[in-house]
Amino acid sequence: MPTPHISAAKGDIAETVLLPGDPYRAKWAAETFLDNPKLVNEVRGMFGFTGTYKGNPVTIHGSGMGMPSLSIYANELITEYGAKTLIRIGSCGAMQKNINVRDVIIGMSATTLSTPSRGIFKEINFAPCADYGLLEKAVAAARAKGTTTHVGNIYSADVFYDERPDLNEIMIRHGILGVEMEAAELYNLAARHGCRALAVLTVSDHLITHEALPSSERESSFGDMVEIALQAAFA
Ligand SMILES: O=P(O)(O)O[C@H]1O[C@H](CO)[C@@H](O)[C@H]1O
Ligand SMILES: O=c1cc[nH]c(=O)[nH]1
Repeated sequence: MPTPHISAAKGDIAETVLLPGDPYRAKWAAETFLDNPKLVNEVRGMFGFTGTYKGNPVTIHGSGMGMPSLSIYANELITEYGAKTLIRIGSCGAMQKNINVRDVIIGMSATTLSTPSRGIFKEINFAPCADYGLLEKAVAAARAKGTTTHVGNIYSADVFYDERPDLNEIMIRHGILGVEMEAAELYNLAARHGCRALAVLTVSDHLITHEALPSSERESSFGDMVEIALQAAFA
């Protein structure tokens, strides 16, 4: 401590960590929803802030994009800083017609082609899944807010610019709700280290209708997701 990627002092990271892909979303969420947010990491521009939510210590730290990046931050937060509850707050692309931009998707499980954990799982098709207690509390928080929320299987992809449209078609046909790029490895790491994990996602674009959320509306839509994650963590 500090680690190669996090310069925070021991004790500056809370046991509850929210993980957006975008470090600027970490800054915005901390400044909007936490009391007394303090910058605790900015190595490589990957901001981490720690403050309190209703008196409970919380860190909001960027994960970067993709599972290899998420894996670096989640590993260091868990093994070096003692994080116990990790909730991804991300954007995703919807994969079902009944889902609209601005809706929230909560990932009960995450399908992949591969994850950074493939090296240890080898022939095992491990099923990365969310912590049920967090999932239940997040759904209750979303219902109480009146946020249109979908719960189910999501797709954690390795590429944003996919040269294989047939993969999306198979995911859609098997009821996958949305595509993002980090949740599966977060769930793998939480299982390995005895932590709680969940992915709460806001639909920013639609793979079938090609509708996309204008950037001007993204912050306000993402606010519901942050509040759902915070309420789930401390319910
Ligand atoms: O908005 P974030 O949390 O970064 O999540 C999604 O957006 C990025 C791709 O644009 C990937 O990280 C994907 O998972
Ligand atoms: O990974 C992502 C995130 C948002 N939208 C997508 O289509 N993919």
